[in-house]
Amino acid sequence: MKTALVGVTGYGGMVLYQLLQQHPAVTEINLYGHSQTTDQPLSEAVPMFGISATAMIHPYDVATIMAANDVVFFATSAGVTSQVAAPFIAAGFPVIDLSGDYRLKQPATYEKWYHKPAAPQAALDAAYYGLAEFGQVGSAKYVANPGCYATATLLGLAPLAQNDLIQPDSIVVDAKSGTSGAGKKLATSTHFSQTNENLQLYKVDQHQHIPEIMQQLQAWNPEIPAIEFTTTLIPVTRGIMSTIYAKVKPGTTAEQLVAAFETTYQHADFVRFGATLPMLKQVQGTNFCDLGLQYNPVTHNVTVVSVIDNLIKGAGGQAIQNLNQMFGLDAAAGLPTHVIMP
Ligand SMILES: NC(=O)C1=CN([C@@H]2O[C@H](COP(=O)(O)OP(=O)(O)OC[C@H]3O[C@@H](n4cnc5c(N)ncnc54)[C@H](OP(=O)(O)O)[C@@H]3O)[C@@H](O)[C@H]2O)C=CC1
Ligand SMILES: CC(=O)N[C@@H](CCC(=O)OP(=O)(O)O)C(=O)O
Repeated sequence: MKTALVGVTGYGGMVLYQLLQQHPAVTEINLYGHSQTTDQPLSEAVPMFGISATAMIHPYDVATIMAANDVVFFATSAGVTSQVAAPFIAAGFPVIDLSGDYRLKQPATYEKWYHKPAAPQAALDAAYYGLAEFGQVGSAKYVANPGCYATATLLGLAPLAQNDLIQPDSIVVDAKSGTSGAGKKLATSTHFSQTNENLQLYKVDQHQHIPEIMQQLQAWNPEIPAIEFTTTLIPVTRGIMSTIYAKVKPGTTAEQLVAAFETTYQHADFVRFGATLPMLKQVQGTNFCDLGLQYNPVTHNVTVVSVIDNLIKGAGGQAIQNLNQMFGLDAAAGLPTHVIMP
């Protein structure tokens, strides 16, 4: 399979490129950058790949991409695909989009939370939201890959929401991310001196993944009216921990909570529910989402902990899961399961 990747110079694109390189069904990876550029060696654009990286980044050109590839991945900043993906959609050419541009079904919601112009309604209607454990791409040609925080949070909430085990208005999510989640651009908040030995809350009640999480939660359980969702930048490079609190419905037992998680994920290759609360280091470098829970019989609250590598399960890894679904490949093909140690 011949694959195109736009945005290899970004953090998400770099990691997706590495995953595509080790995918057994991928025979060719063609890299594309901005439209107004000339060919550039990858080793020059991204020195981390090393001097032996021989690939070139070509100028972005729709016709060239469609002629030379079977599918295109966009690992571009928010606001890019809403402006440039229309020709692929018109041609029915397969697209997997890591950005948030096609995740939300209502244009006004996108514009409110992303502060950018939305893609056309018809294109949003046709896009498939690819939360890999809860559906199949099927015949869809445009996959909106879920956001990193949304992935960790939705996988942690799914068994509770789908089985109606919690008070719908009681969900509080305390989500924490490493700095690679913010992308490679420089910002005061991600400067080493600001991040190191520090914790910073940001976008409180303003985070763009709130409507994404709500859209999916309400599809599972229309009774859920809203969630409290906070995000904290933590001094690690990779990883998201989403700690979820909710009050259980009267009569719900710890055994029922555990059974809901075990049943929901019994056939999932990349979601592991365990007896202990998970930590970041058990998923860094892998496509796993690890989950654990604790029920407090005094307060009747359940605490769920969900951890992922934001650049793999939260981005390129889930994009590969969607590629595998789209092309009828083995669900686990090309996906890493070995953690970075120590
Ligand atoms: N980082 C993460 O953990 C996650 C990121 N995402 C999403 O994935 C996308 C990429 O994120 P991330 O890699 O972190 O971001 P970065 O800022 O690190 O990278 C953005 C990439 O997009 C490229 N780009 C920007 N504008 C254009 C354009 N007009 N044409 C071609 N290329 C363009 C940049 O090129 P250049 O180098 O030339 O500027 C760069 O390669 C974003 O939409 C993000 O929201 C989703 C889940 C997790
Ligand atoms: C640590 C950090 O800043 N993370 C980013 C991740 C969001 C992201 O990638 O969001 P979209 O894909 O929806 O654009 C943030 O919180 O905005």
